[in-house]
Amino acid sequence: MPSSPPESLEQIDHQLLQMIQHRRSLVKTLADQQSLPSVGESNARQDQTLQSFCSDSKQSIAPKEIDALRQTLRHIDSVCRLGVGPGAISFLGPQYSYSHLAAIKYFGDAAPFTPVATIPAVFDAVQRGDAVSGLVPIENSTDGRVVDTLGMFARLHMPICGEVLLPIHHNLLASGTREQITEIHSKPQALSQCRGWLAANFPAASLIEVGSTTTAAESAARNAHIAAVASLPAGRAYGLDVLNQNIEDNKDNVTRFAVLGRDEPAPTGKDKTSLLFQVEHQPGALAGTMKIFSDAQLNLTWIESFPLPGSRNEYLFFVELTGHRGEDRVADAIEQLAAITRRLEILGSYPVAVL
Ligand SMILES: O=C(O)C(=O)C[C@]1(C(=O)O)C=C[C@@H](O)C=C1
Repeated sequence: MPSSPPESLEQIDHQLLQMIQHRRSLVKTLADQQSLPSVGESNARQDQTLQSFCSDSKQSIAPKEIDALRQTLRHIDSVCRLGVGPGAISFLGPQYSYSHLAAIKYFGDAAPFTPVATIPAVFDAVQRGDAVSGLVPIENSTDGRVVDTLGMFARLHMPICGEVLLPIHHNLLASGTREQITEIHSKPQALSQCRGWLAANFPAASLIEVGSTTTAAESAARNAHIAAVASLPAGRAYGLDVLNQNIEDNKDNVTRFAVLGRDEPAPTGKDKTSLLFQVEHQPGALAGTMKIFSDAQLNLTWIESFPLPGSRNEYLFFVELTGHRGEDRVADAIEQLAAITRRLEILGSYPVAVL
């Protein structure tokens, strides 16, 4: 801390810049020594620092301000990592898709983002090593699971090293007037999250499914008859008018994203573990797996069945539970699960996201 109080905003900015340069040098040194924490670990430490800063603070800090401070720390970390890592981060683009906004929330604005056109392409980029991390939507509070994502986890082994929770507020964006609109474009999940509002307000418009909400915004910018359901930053980027804001049917509309990558963070005390398994095709097989979790007192936060690609009447189960696989009770349960399942993949353990 400075010894005497600064006299001007310029002086404070100067000090902030000096501190950032200082932090950059330390990040570089840690990277050279191969001891730089992963982004997931760094995020968990920043959250702990922020929490103790807020509880030590004499003034009360509003939740919105805490969010802004958290994003400032993420951004500074991404600036400090420029040139030292992480490598490319893949997500469903173009820019200003909700996936991009979730990636900024986790990795900070200055991270080296590389948008791709589909969710399978995000998996491919990480699998091939073109990207070190990827970010994919996995479930939504209104619309449920994201089928493309679960289908890819079913097809190839892909580790999860983090998660992001993003409140989703959809907007109707257009380059023409309300009266000109004959088609409304968006990703199927986004259309589904606004189904009631669209039916009540644009009953005659055709709903057209496209690859992402930003792809819809691009089309709306080219054609006055097309409106897009997309984010406000996407609307700004394509110079669209905001015809209506917050058109999602459920005002608590939240999408959970999985961070793909091999940098599994160490236990933080507030972690979850994602598993995928297939049980034997016999009575009581699924109940047997549930008994293991119940006996170990493990709390399940998500369970989803998904058809096994290429077979009929066979299902994979996605399960998330609280705890890290580095903890004995989780490790023991996984060991017992391995003994009674036909296929078991531990997708990863990582800190529980804050909204
Ligand atoms: O199209 C986008 O903008 C995305 O990032 C994808 C996606 C999704 O498929 O769930 C992400 C969040 C919202 O739920 C709507 C769309």
